[in-house]
Amino acid sequence: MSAEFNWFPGHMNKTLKNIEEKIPVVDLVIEILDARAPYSSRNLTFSKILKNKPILYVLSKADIADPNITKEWVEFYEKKNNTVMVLDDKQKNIVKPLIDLINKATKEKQEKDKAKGMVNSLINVLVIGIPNVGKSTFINRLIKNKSVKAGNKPGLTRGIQLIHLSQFISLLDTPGVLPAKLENETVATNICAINSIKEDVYPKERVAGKLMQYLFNHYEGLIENHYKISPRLQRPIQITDTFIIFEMIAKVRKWYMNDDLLDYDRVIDAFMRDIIANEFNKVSFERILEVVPEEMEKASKIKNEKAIEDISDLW
Ligand SMILES: Nc1nc2c(ncn2[C@@H]2O[C@H](COP(=O)(O)OP(=O)(O)OP(=O)(O)O)[C@@H](O)[C@H]2O)c(=O)[nH]1
Repeated sequence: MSAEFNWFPGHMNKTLKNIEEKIPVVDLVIEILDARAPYSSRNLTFSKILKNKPILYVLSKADIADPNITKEWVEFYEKKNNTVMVLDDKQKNIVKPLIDLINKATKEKQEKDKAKGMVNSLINVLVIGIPNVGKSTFINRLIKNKSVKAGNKPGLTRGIQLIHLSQFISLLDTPGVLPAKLENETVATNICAINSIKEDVYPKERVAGKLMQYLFNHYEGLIENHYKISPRLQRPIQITDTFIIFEMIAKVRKWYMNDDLLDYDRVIDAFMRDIIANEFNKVSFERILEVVPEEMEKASKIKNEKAIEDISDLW
Protein backbone atom coordinates (compact mmCIF):
# COMPACT_ATOMS: atom_id res chain seq x y z
CA MET A 1 0.00 0.00 0.00
CA SER A 2 1.34 3.39 -0.84
CA ALA A 3 1.21 5.79 2.10
CA GLU A 4 0.27 8.43 -0.45
CA PHE A 5 -3.33 7.61 -1.29
CA ASN A 6 -5.43 10.70 -1.61
CA TRP A 7 -7.11 11.67 1.65
CA PHE A 8 -6.05 15.30 2.05
CA PRO A 9 -9.07 17.51 1.37
CA GLY A 10 -8.51 21.11 0.29
CA HIS A 11 -10.06 22.67 3.39
CA MET A 12 -7.22 21.23 5.46
CA ASN A 13 -4.77 23.50 3.64
CA LYS A 14 -6.86 26.49 4.67
CA THR A 15 -6.87 25.39 8.31
CA LEU A 16 -3.13 24.85 8.22
CA LYS A 17 -2.65 28.39 6.88
CA ASN A 18 -4.88 29.71 9.65
CA ILE A 19 -2.89 27.88 12.29
CA GLU A 20 0.34 29.30 10.87
CA GLU A 21 -1.04 32.83 11.26
CA LYS A 22 -1.72 32.24 14.96
CA ILE A 23 1.77 30.93 15.78
CA PRO A 24 3.36 34.24 16.88
CA VAL A 25 0.87 34.60 19.75
CA VAL A 26 0.87 30.94 20.82
CA ASP A 27 2.54 30.13 24.17
CA LEU A 28 1.67 26.44 24.30
CA VAL A 29 0.36 23.80 21.90
CA ILE A 30 -1.99 21.07 23.06
CA GLU A 31 -1.88 18.19 20.60
CA ILE A 32 -4.64 15.65 21.04
CA LEU A 33 -3.43 12.14 20.25
CA ASP A 34 -5.42 8.92 20.17
CA ALA A 35 -4.01 6.79 23.01
CA ARG A 36 -4.39 3.69 20.81
CA ALA A 37 -1.94 5.13 18.25
CA PRO A 38 -0.10 8.05 19.87
CA TYR A 39 2.70 8.08 17.31
CA SER A 40 0.63 7.69 14.14
CA SER A 41 -1.96 10.25 15.27
CA ARG A 42 0.61 13.06 15.50
CA ASN A 43 0.67 15.56 12.68
CA LEU A 44 4.30 15.98 11.63
CA THR A 45 3.41 19.04 9.57
CA PHE A 46 2.39 20.70 12.83
CA SER A 47 5.56 19.56 14.57
CA LYS A 48 7.57 21.34 11.89
CA ILE A 49 5.75 24.68 12.04
CA LEU A 50 5.36 24.65 15.82
CA LYS A 51 8.78 23.29 16.67
CA ASN A 52 9.81 26.00 19.14
CA LYS A 53 6.61 25.94 21.18
CA PRO A 54 6.20 23.92 24.35
CA ILE A 55 3.78 21.06 23.84
CA LEU A 56 1.28 19.26 26.02
CA TYR A 57 0.09 15.91 24.67
CA VAL A 58 -3.44 14.89 25.58
CA LEU A 59 -3.92 11.15 25.09
CA SER A 60 -7.62 10.79 24.34
CA LYS A 61 -9.63 7.55 24.29
CA ALA A 62 -7.33 5.96 26.88
CA ASP A 63 -10.49 4.35 28.31
CA ILE A 64 -10.61 2.08 25.24
CA ALA A 65 -6.83 1.64 24.76
CA ASP A 66 -4.57 -1.05 26.23
CA PRO A 67 -3.67 0.45 29.64
CA ASN A 68 -0.18 -1.13 29.77
CA ILE A 69 0.74 0.28 26.39
CA THR A 70 -0.65 3.71 27.27
CA LYS A 71 1.56 3.71 30.36
CA GLU A 72 4.61 3.04 28.19
CA TRP A 73 3.70 5.92 25.86
CA VAL A 74 3.23 8.33 28.77
CA GLU A 75 6.66 7.41 30.15
CA PHE A 76 8.16 7.78 26.69
CA TYR A 77 6.80 11.30 26.14
CA GLU A 78 7.57 12.40 29.70
CA LYS A 79 11.15 11.23 29.33
CA LYS A 80 11.40 13.62 26.40
CA ASN A 81 10.27 16.42 28.72
CA ASN A 82 6.79 16.67 27.25
CA THR A 83 3.85 17.21 29.55
CA VAL A 84 1.17 14.53 29.11
CA MET A 85 -2.46 14.29 30.15
CA VAL A 86 -4.34 10.99 29.83
CA LEU A 87 -8.10 10.94 29.26
CA ASP A 88 -9.04 7.59 30.76
CA ASP A 89 -12.24 8.55 32.52
CA LYS A 90 -15.02 10.27 30.56
CA GLN A 91 -16.77 11.52 33.68
CA LYS A 92 -13.86 13.23 35.41
CA ASN A 93 -13.73 17.04 35.59
CA ILE A 94 -10.49 17.81 33.77
CA VAL A 95 -10.47 21.61 34.09
CA LYS A 96 -8.33 21.90 37.23
CA PRO A 97 -5.79 19.19 36.22
CA LEU A 98 -5.53 20.78 32.78
CA ILE A 99 -4.90 24.27 34.21
CA ASP A 100 -2.18 22.80 36.46
CA LEU A 101 -0.51 21.09 33.49
CA ILE A 102 -0.72 24.24 31.34
CA ASN A 103 0.93 26.22 34.15
CA LYS A 104 3.63 23.56 34.47
CA ALA A 105 4.30 23.51 30.72
CA THR A 106 4.47 27.34 30.44
CA LYS A 107 6.47 27.91 33.63
CA GLU A 108 9.44 29.30 31.70
CA LYS A 109 7.33 31.95 29.91
CA GLN A 110 5.56 32.88 33.14
CA GLU A 111 8.88 33.32 34.95
CA LYS A 112 10.25 35.44 32.10
CA ASP A 113 7.14 37.64 32.17
CA LYS A 114 7.40 37.98 35.95
CA ALA A 115 11.05 39.05 35.64
CA LYS A 116 9.87 41.77 33.23
CA GLY A 117 7.39 42.93 35.88
CA MET A 118 4.32 41.36 34.25
CA VAL A 119 2.19 39.63 36.86
CA ASN A 120 -0.48 37.13 35.79
CA SER A 121 0.45 37.25 32.11
CA LEU A 122 -1.96 35.78 29.59
CA ILE A 123 -1.34 32.32 28.17
CA ASN A 124 -2.55 31.48 24.65
CA VAL A 125 -2.95 27.80 23.97
CA LEU A 126 -3.50 26.32 20.50
CA VAL A 127 -5.38 23.01 20.43
CA ILE A 128 -4.60 20.80 17.43
CA GLY A 129 -5.18 17.22 16.32
CA ILE A 130 -5.94 15.08 13.29
CA PRO A 131 -9.62 14.29 12.54
CA ASN A 132 -11.58 12.07 14.93
CA VAL A 133 -9.02 12.02 17.76
CA GLY A 134 -11.59 13.50 20.14
CA LYS A 135 -10.87 17.21 19.94
CA SER A 136 -14.51 18.33 20.05
CA THR A 137 -15.25 15.93 22.89
CA PHE A 138 -12.29 17.31 24.85
CA ILE A 139 -13.32 20.95 24.23
CA ASN A 140 -16.97 20.19 25.07
CA ARG A 141 -15.92 18.57 28.34
CA LEU A 142 -14.17 21.82 29.22
CA ILE A 143 -17.08 24.02 28.13
CA LYS A 144 -19.59 21.92 30.10
CA ASN A 145 -17.79 23.01 33.22
CA LYS A 146 -19.59 26.13 34.36
CA SER A 147 -16.50 28.25 34.86
CA VAL A 148 -15.29 27.74 31.28
CA LYS A 149 -16.63 30.08 28.61
CA ALA A 150 -16.64 29.65 24.86
CA GLY A 151 -16.37 32.96 23.09
CA ASN A 152 -16.34 34.46 19.63
CA LYS A 153 -13.56 36.58 18.42
CA PRO A 154 -13.87 38.66 15.25
CA GLY A 155 -11.58 37.52 12.51
CA LEU A 156 -11.51 33.90 13.62
CA THR A 157 -12.28 31.42 10.87
CA ARG A 158 -15.45 29.44 11.07
CA GLY A 159 -14.79 26.30 13.05
CA ILE A 160 -12.10 27.91 15.19
CA GLN A 161 -13.32 28.51 18.73
CA LEU A 162 -11.89 30.56 21.57
CA ILE A 163 -12.33 29.18 25.08
CA HIS A 164 -11.51 30.97 28.30
CA LEU A 165 -10.27 28.26 30.60
CA SER A 166 -9.50 30.77 33.31
CA GLN A 167 -8.97 34.50 33.62
CA PHE A 168 -5.44 34.02 32.29
CA ILE A 169 -5.66 31.04 29.97
CA SER A 170 -7.32 31.03 26.51
CA LEU A 171 -7.61 27.99 24.32
CA LEU A 172 -7.90 28.31 20.57
CA ASP A 173 -9.56 25.25 19.09
CA THR A 174 -8.89 24.29 15.44
CA PRO A 175 -10.50 21.83 12.99
CA GLY A 176 -8.84 18.43 12.50
CA VAL A 177 -6.03 18.36 9.95
CA LEU A 178 -4.18 15.35 8.56
CA PRO A 179 -0.56 15.60 7.41
CA ALA A 180 -0.33 15.90 3.62
CA LYS A 181 2.12 12.99 3.56
CA LEU A 182 2.03 9.96 5.82
CA GLU A 183 5.32 8.60 7.13
CA ASN A 184 4.91 4.96 6.13
CA GLU A 185 2.40 2.15 5.70
CA THR A 186 2.17 1.38 9.43
CA VAL A 187 1.26 4.98 10.22
CA ALA A 188 -1.29 4.99 7.37
CA THR A 189 -2.82 1.73 8.62
CA ASN A 190 -3.05 2.96 12.20
CA ILE A 191 -4.81 6.16 11.31
CA CYS A 192 -7.32 4.06 9.37
CA ALA A 193 -7.78 1.96 12.52
CA ILE A 194 -8.61 5.04 14.59
CA ASN A 195 -10.99 6.20 11.83
CA SER A 196 -9.21 9.43 10.99
CA ILE A 197 -9.37 8.66 7.25
CA LYS A 198 -12.65 7.95 5.49
CA GLU A 199 -13.05 4.28 4.60
CA ASP A 200 -13.72 4.90 0.91
CA VAL A 201 -10.25 6.37 0.21
CA TYR A 202 -7.98 3.64 1.50
CA PRO A 203 -7.16 0.11 0.26
CA LYS A 204 -9.43 -1.70 2.68
CA GLU A 205 -8.27 -5.27 2.10
CA ARG A 206 -4.62 -4.41 2.72
CA VAL A 207 -5.40 -2.28 5.80
CA ALA A 208 -7.67 -4.98 7.22
CA GLY A 209 -4.96 -7.60 6.63
CA LYS A 210 -2.35 -5.52 8.45
CA LEU A 211 -4.68 -4.86 11.38
CA MET A 212 -5.76 -8.50 11.60
CA GLN A 213 -2.08 -9.54 11.65
CA TYR A 214 -1.36 -7.01 14.39
CA LEU A 215 -4.28 -7.91 16.65
CA PHE A 216 -3.80 -11.65 16.16
CA ASN A 217 -0.10 -11.45 17.01
CA HIS A 218 -0.43 -9.14 20.01
CA TYR A 219 -3.66 -10.20 21.70
CA GLU A 220 -3.85 -13.95 22.08
CA GLY A 221 -7.39 -15.28 22.01
CA LEU A 222 -8.96 -11.94 21.05
CA ILE A 223 -9.80 -12.76 17.42
CA GLU A 224 -10.54 -16.41 18.24
CA ASN A 225 -13.07 -15.48 20.93
CA HIS A 226 -14.66 -12.61 19.08
CA TYR A 227 -15.31 -14.54 15.86
CA LYS A 228 -15.64 -17.99 17.46
CA ILE A 229 -12.90 -19.51 15.30
CA SER A 230 -9.90 -21.72 16.06
CA PRO A 231 -7.25 -21.13 13.41
CA ARG A 232 -4.26 -23.41 13.84
CA LEU A 233 -1.71 -20.69 13.19
CA GLN A 234 1.50 -20.21 15.03
CA ARG A 235 2.22 -16.67 16.23
CA PRO A 236 3.66 -14.47 14.85
CA ILE A 237 1.66 -14.76 11.66
CA GLN A 238 2.44 -13.06 8.35
CA ILE A 239 -0.01 -10.83 6.51
CA THR A 240 -0.62 -13.62 3.98
CA ASP A 241 -1.87 -15.86 6.83
CA THR A 242 -4.70 -13.43 7.60
CA PHE A 243 -6.43 -14.78 4.49
CA ILE A 244 -7.00 -18.02 6.41
CA ILE A 245 -8.54 -16.12 9.34
CA PHE A 246 -10.86 -14.06 7.13
CA GLU A 247 -11.96 -17.24 5.34
CA MET A 248 -12.71 -18.95 8.63
CA ILE A 249 -14.84 -16.02 9.76
CA ALA A 250 -16.78 -16.12 6.47
CA LYS A 251 -17.35 -19.86 6.91
CA VAL A 252 -18.54 -19.52 10.54
CA ARG A 253 -20.93 -16.76 9.48
CA LYS A 254 -21.98 -18.64 6.36
CA TRP A 255 -21.17 -15.69 4.15
CA TYR A 256 -21.01 -17.07 0.61
CA MET A 257 -21.27 -15.32 -2.77
CA ASN A 258 -22.63 -18.55 -4.22
CA ASP A 259 -22.55 -22.19 -3.16
CA ASP A 260 -18.83 -22.49 -2.62
CA LEU A 261 -17.36 -19.02 -3.03
CA LEU A 262 -16.82 -17.17 0.25
CA ASP A 263 -17.82 -13.51 0.45
CA TYR A 264 -14.39 -12.13 1.29
CA ASP A 265 -15.35 -8.45 0.88
CA ARG A 266 -18.16 -8.83 3.39
CA VAL A 267 -15.76 -10.20 6.02
CA ILE A 268 -13.25 -7.41 5.40
CA ASP A 269 -16.05 -4.83 5.75
CA ALA A 270 -17.33 -6.43 8.95
CA PHE A 271 -13.84 -6.58 10.46
CA MET A 272 -13.12 -2.92 9.70
CA ARG A 273 -16.52 -1.99 11.14
CA ASP A 274 -15.68 -3.92 14.31
CA ILE A 275 -12.37 -2.04 14.61
CA ILE A 276 -14.00 1.34 14.10
CA ALA A 277 -16.89 0.55 16.45
CA ASN A 278 -14.32 -0.44 19.05
CA GLU A 279 -15.60 -4.00 19.39
CA PHE A 280 -12.13 -5.13 20.52
CA ASN A 281 -12.19 -3.00 23.62
CA LYS A 282 -8.88 -2.09 25.30
CA VAL A 283 -6.53 -2.70 22.41
CA SER A 284 -3.80 -0.41 21.14
CA PHE A 285 -2.47 -0.45 17.60
CA GLU A 286 1.18 0.44 18.14
CA ARG A 287 4.05 0.13 20.61
CA ILE A 288 7.11 2.33 20.89
CA LEU A 289 9.54 -0.20 19.45
CA GLU A 290 7.28 -0.80 16.47
CA VAL A 291 6.90 2.78 15.26
CA VAL A 292 9.38 5.30 16.69
CA PRO A 293 12.40 5.22 14.32
CA GLU A 294 15.02 6.43 16.87
CA GLU A 295 13.89 3.86 19.44
CA MET A 296 13.83 1.08 16.85
CA GLU A 297 17.35 1.99 15.78
CA LYS A 298 18.56 2.07 19.39
CA ALA A 299 17.01 -1.33 20.09
CA SER A 300 18.50 -2.91 16.97
CA LYS A 301 21.96 -1.53 17.88
CA ILE A 302 21.68 -3.08 21.34
CA LYS A 303 20.59 -6.36 19.74
CA ASN A 304 23.54 -6.29 17.32
CA GLU A 305 25.99 -5.53 20.10
CA LYS A 306 24.52 -8.41 22.07
CA ALA A 307 24.88 -10.69 19.04
CA ILE A 308 28.53 -9.71 18.71
CA GLU A 309 29.04 -10.41 22.42
CA ASP A 310 27.34 -13.79 22.05
CA ILE A 311 29.63 -14.72 19.16
CA SER A 312 32.70 -13.59 21.08
CA ASP A 313 31.57 -15.80 23.97
CA LEU A 314 31.83 -18.76 21.66
CA TRP A 315 35.44 -17.95 20.87
N1 LIG B 1 -14.25 6.08 24.34
C1 LIG B 1 -13.96 7.35 24.04
N2 LIG B 1 -14.51 7.89 22.93
C2 LIG B 1 -14.18 9.18 22.64
C3 LIG B 1 -13.32 9.96 23.46
N3 LIG B 1 -13.19 11.18 22.90
C4 LIG B 1 -13.93 11.15 21.78
N4 LIG B 1 -14.53 9.97 21.61
C5 LIG B 1 -15.40 9.55 20.48
O1 LIG B 1 -14.63 9.64 19.27
C6 LIG B 1 -15.42 10.12 18.20
C7 LIG B 1 -14.78 11.37 17.61
O2 LIG B 1 -14.75 12.40 18.59
P1 LIG B 1 -14.74 13.96 18.25
O3 LIG B 1 -14.63 14.69 19.53
O4 LIG B 1 -15.86 14.29 17.33
O5 LIG B 1 -13.38 14.03 17.43
P2 LIG B 1 -12.74 15.30 16.68
O6 LIG B 1 -11.27 15.17 16.85
O7 LIG B 1 -13.36 16.55 17.13
O8 LIG B 1 -13.13 14.98 15.18
P3 LIG B 1 -13.13 16.02 13.91
O9 LIG B 1 -14.33 16.87 14.09
O10 LIG B 1 -13.23 15.08 12.74
O11 LIG B 1 -11.84 16.76 13.93
C8 LIG B 1 -16.81 10.37 18.78
O12 LIG B 1 -17.59 9.25 18.51
C9 LIG B 1 -16.55 10.51 20.28
O13 LIG B 1 -17.66 10.11 21.04
C10 LIG B 1 -12.77 9.33 24.65
O14 LIG B 1 -11.96 9.92 25.42
N5 LIG B 1 -13.13 8.03 24.88
